[in-house]
Amino acid sequence: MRKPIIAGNWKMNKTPAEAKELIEALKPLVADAQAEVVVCPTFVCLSAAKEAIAGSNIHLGAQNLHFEPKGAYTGEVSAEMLTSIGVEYVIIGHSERRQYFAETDETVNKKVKAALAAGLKPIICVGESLEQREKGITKEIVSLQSKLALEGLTKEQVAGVVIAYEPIWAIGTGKTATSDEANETIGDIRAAVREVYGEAADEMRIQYGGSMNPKNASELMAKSEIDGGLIGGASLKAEDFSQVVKY
Ligand SMILES: O=C[C@H](O)COP(=O)(O)O
Repeated sequence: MRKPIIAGNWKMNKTPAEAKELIEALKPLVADAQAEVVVCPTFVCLSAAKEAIAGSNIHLGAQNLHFEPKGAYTGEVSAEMLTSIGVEYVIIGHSERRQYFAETDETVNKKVKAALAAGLKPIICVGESLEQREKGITKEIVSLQSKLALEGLTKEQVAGVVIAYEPIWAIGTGKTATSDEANETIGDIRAAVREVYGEAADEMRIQYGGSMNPKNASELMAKSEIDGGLIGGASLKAEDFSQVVKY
């Protein structure tokens, strides 16, 4: 039985003071949640967020990392820097990073390995563009992205990672994949991972992301393959995010 995981990707929003305020508001609202709850603020908010989640059931994630342990990489943050301040999860290969910051399947794989080596749990994002969906190649795209992201990992490592399936055309647009479409594609991802890693694919959790909100969360979460959500816009308000968490 896979434990559902609902993560809030705050993207480039909130100051440390606002992060603290949001978490303080969220804590009582999600205290009895059945799902694992994760918040992923910007790097500058991580320490304030760590302090604010103390004693609660909220876990902390970052939105990115560099794959090298240290060195001349201006503006970057290593896995060890994240673990040193108590970060547990890290989002890797979000489509915005692939689109605006030239991340590739190769760098995603390097980041996944660096995260695991440091003891971080990766949340790996995959998803097709509208053009790819219209061409009917969604299954091929997400299967390849997933296999390349996980290349070189052990079965045990694969069992512990989280994949977030985010159709790019559904991110921040208010458009969402139907629950059947999301379930089918997540099933395709799991089948592709099973080809290489066997039963580890059935332990690995796969989230849906893309305009998931209090209105559609319960329908999406009722689907057999969907193990959680990666939430953008709706994670910025405590009330909305808590409703998704408690779908
Ligand atoms: O990481 C989260 C996703 O990009 C979804 O964002 P959204 O909920 O604003 O569509």
